[in-house]
This record gives sequence, C-alpha cells and structure tokens, in this order.
Amino acid sequence: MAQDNIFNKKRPVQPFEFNRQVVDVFDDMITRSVPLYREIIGRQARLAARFYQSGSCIYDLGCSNGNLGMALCREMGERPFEMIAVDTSAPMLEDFAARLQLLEQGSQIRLWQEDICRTPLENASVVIVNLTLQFLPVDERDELLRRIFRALLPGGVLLLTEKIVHDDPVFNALQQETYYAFKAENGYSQLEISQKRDALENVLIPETLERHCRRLTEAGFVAVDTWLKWFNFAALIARRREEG
Ligand SMILES: C[S@@+](CC[C@H](N)C(=O)[O-])C[C@H]1O[C@@H](n2cnc3c(N)ncnc32)[C@H](O)[C@@H]1O
Ligand SMILES: O=C(O)C(=O)C[C@]1(C(=O)O)C=C[C@@H](O)C=C1
Repeated sequence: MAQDNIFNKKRPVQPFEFNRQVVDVFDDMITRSVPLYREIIGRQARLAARFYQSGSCIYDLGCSNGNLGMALCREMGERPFEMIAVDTSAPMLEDFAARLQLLEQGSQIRLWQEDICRTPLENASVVIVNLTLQFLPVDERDELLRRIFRALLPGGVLLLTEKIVHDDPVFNALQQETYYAFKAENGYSQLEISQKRDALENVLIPETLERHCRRLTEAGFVAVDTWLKWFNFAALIARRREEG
C-alpha cells in the first residue's frame, strides 16, 4: 500500500481533491485518518448483505476505490446481487474497475461517474453513504436524503457515516484534540495534520450528530440508530419502516 505523505512538505495548500495523487495513497490515507475504518467497511458490508432484498439494488454513493464493494462481494459469496456505485472522481473509479475485473462477481457492480445529487435512485434495499455527505454543499443534503428515502423499499436501510462536530465548545475541542492525537499516533506529523486541515477547510463541512438525526427524521426515517461512534466520527443506520 503506497504511503500517504502528500502534506509532509510545507507548500501553499490547495483545496483537497480526490485526484490521482490522492487516489494512489487512498487506502493508507483513509485507514490512518478515519478511526475504525476497516470495522466500518466490514460491518457495513455485513449489514448490506443482511438487509439486501433480492431483485432490488444496493447503491454506494461516493464509493471511492470500492473498499465497500469488495467487502460486499466477499460477504455475498455466491448469492446474486446488484450494486450501483457512484463517484465523481475518475481515478477512483478507474481503480475500482481494475479491482472488479479480478473478481467473478465483479460484473454485478456497475460504476457510474456522476454527482450523487443528480443520480437517479430507485428500487433500493440498501443505500450506503460513507464519509461522502460531508463533501456536498450543505443545502443539497436534505434533498438527497429525501430522494434516498423515497427510493428505498419498505424495510430498506440507509447506512450513513460522517465526520461530525459537537455543539458544546468544550466537547468539540476535546473531539478535535483526540482526533489529531489519533492522526499523530498513526504517524502523521503536526505539519501534515495542519496542512490537511487547511486543505479540507470549506471542502469537508461536518455537522452535528443531532443535525444528521433530524435530517433523517425529516426525510421520513422513523427508525434511526447510531451503531458506532468514536469522538468526531459516527456511523448510523436508518430504516424505512415496512408500513411505509
Ligand atoms: C472519503 S471518500 C468516501 C470513502 C468511501 N465511501 C469508502 O468507504 O471508502 C469521499 C468520496 O466521495 C466522492 N464525492 C465527493 N463529492 C461527490 C459527489 N457530489 N458525487 C459523487 N461523489 C462524490 C469523492 O470523489 C470521494 O471518492
Ligand atoms: O478530516 C480529516 O482530516 C480527514 O482526513 C478525514 C477524511 C474523511 O473523513 O473523509 C478526509 C479525507 C480523506 O478521504 C480521508 C479522511
């Protein structure tokens, strides 16, 4: 796995992008930057297999290089399924396509290069939005969640993971401090941490867990659970009730 040292030299910081340079080190970057990333991917693949309804579709919105899709293939084994994986980044999808070519089940996953705010969604039993809503303009988020709810079949689920902030300033500072300590424990220098923070300014816009829960409720989800939380990261599952 190529090591992420993109921010290790002092230079004028450009807004963060999922370009070829980032894609080439993405697995190292994300496992060293997102607490419990492997747990989140593995568990979401299991949840997707658990809630998948045959004849329906699984959507992975903001799929990157396909770690979730690969885990899902392992989880589903011989069981047929259909997945549509969407991302705007061409290099991410190139790497995902190359990985799918090596798998027999690979043809069950279709890759679409487009903005998830415009992707048509229908007949879904599982929708995954892993660390991606945070990159959308805030005023586009309500509508996407409403469209996801409408596309879900009764009993279908949304799996949502986000970097979050806290309303209480002391707890917010505690979360930041703990998060930057986590990055330092994973080998990132203070320069790398601060330059990445600058690059993500106004690109990754986190919201509070309460805001996410309220948005889910407003979109129509009645059953919502935070199944994992680590300081400033949270993973949620929201179900469209069987009765509508
Ligand atoms: C942090 S990564 C997601 C990680 C991935 N879901 C995983 O579990 O490994 C965010 C991804 O969202 C994509 N992205 C950001 N905004 C997008 C948009 N409006 N439409 C589609 N993809 C988007 C980026 O290109 C990037 O690949
Ligand atoms: O907030 C940060 O500093 C991060 O590195 C977080 C984060 C994310 O949550 O998506 C940002 C960009 C990369 O995709 C990997 C991790």
